[in-house]
Amino acid sequence: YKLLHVLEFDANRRRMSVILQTPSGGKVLFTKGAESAILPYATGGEIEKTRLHVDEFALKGLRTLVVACRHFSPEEYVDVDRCLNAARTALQQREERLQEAFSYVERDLQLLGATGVEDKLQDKVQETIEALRLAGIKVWVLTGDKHETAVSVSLSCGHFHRTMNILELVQQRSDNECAEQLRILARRIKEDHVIQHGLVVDGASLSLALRGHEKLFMEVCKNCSAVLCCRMAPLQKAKVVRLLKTSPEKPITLAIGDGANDVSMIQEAHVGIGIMGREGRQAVRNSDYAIARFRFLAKLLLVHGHFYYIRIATLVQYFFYKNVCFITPQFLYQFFCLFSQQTLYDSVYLTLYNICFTSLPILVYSLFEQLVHPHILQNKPGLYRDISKNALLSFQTFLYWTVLGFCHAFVFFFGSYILMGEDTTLMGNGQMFGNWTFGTLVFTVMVITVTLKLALETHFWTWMNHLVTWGSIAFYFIFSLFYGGIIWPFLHTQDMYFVFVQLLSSGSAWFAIIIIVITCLFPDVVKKVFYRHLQPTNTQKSQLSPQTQSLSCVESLCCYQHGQSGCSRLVRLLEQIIVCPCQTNQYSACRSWSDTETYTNDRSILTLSPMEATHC
Ligand SMILES: Nc1ncnc2c1ncn2[C@@H]1O[C@H](COP(=O)(O)OP(=O)(O)OP(=O)(O)O)[C@@H](O)[C@H]1O
Ligand SMILES: [Mg+2]
Repeated sequence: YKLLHVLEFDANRRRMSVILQTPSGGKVLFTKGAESAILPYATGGEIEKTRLHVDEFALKGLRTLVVACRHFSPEEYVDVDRCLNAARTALQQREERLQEAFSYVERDLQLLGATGVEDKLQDKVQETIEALRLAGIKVWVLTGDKHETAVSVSLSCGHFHRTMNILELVQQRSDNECAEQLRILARRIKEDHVIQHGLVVDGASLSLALRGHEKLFMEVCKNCSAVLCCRMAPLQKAKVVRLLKTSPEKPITLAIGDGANDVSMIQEAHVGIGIMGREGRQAVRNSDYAIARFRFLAKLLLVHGHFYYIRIATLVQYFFYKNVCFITPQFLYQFFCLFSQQTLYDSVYLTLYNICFTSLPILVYSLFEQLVHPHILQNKPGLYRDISKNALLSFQTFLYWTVLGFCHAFVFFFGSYILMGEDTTLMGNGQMFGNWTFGTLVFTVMVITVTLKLALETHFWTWMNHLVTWGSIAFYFIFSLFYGGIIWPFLHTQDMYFVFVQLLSSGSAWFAIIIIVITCLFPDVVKKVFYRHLQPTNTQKSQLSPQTQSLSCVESLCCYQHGQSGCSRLVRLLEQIIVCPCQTNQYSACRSWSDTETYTNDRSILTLSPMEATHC
């Protein structure tokens, strides 16, 4: 057989064809595709019988394809060949002309039969969907599959339950019919509000529903705990995502898929995830995150999502807090000095505050913090609800951090002023405390307070956190002693000369530092203890659970399997690189050897001969 033409598959046409030349010289077209894309064009063959078989296959959850052919006479083939070549070489509107040519060729088909192929679900799909549901995430399944296949797969993957009342909006032909059906469904939901409902919509009915009855459709969907959209074209999938995105509740949408037909919805959703699979790499290439198996979605959201949300939320708000603490005393100072140009802090301190003195603790926090052990997070998906709906970046929490910043700044400024006020500014030797000393005192309590505030927020302490928290405070003291203790030849003016040493040599300054820091942080500690005991969140309750096996900081950053550390991962990676001749095909060759010993790697247990094992 000689291949003459390929009429490529596309998800809108839902079929593909080839034109072949038989050994006897005849020209034949073979077409395979969805039954809805072939049966309407079939003029011969066992059409009704095949339709029944296809439905039967679909009810069993098999993916069905219908196969048909068409024999061309020599004149017909010349016409078809010319038509296809003209469309392929068209300089304008090639896509449309190709579609026209394909429809012209793929007609008057002789039905040959149908196939049913089991498309096995991946591991732990059911558990993952259940976990997402417990986490408060609403799951919609959008598929190109046939209605019956999609329902059967939904039942087997736990998207639909046997106890669910399945509502259908399928095979609607007109606008009115569709609106009427939607109204009936809405009424049924109202009457039966105790049971859970699942909704099945097909692509054609969805188009009708979205044309004029969007609100009614969304109303029905909102009251269903699971929605399944079948026979969807790629653009329709994206449309559904956009519909949800722009609904009044403005939910955050996540689309996950593995095929080229999922690309448009992956791009439309707020978060797009591609699964690396047999269906090519288009989905992965167009996604924000790529994972190898569907089940990793649970870990991605419930564990890494939880970790990074808390880290980022605190990072952002802590930055506001510490800069409010920093700027407010300066304003107060200028206000009380009747808007003089004099600054409260030295320019070097101004520069180094955000760069050196208070930067590392929050950096380490935003890399390593975890409120709950990852295994608990994965086993209790409900904990995700504590951070859902952007709970930690709400206006109230933002207000809390900002007001806290102002309060602390007032305590720094007025506390220093009261404790080091006019009378006490005289030292034992008759020296006066000047403006720079006052500024340095405010700056010192500020650095200590904002660092300790973050320490109070930190739940997961690694040696890195200890190093940067206590190290930052120590670094500030050491730097200030050197900066003010030496006359630096390259500096034109040195306002801070001996200021810090003088400050620290005064007992009352030490007293002021301790009192002000405690005054700032004590109410915060009391509030935390109070809330923790009276109104603990689910996350706080699970922090008390017995599983408190500590993790190293490298593990907290990326991996956390029991008994596995960053080093063991690196060693495994190196092993994989060095032992590259031992690839899978060699392993499988080894499997048949009789005298064997076991070799365990990440994915499988393989048996190898002693010689092969030594070689590996
Ligand atoms: N390579 C192909 N050749 C012919 N027909 C196909 C081919 N791939 C899919 N089809 C038919 O087109 C239909 C729609 O395919 P599409 O890729 O949009 O979705 P799907 O793969 O069935 O489901 P999902 O959206 O879940 O990936 C399929 O149900 C199948 O009947
Ligand atoms: Mg597919």
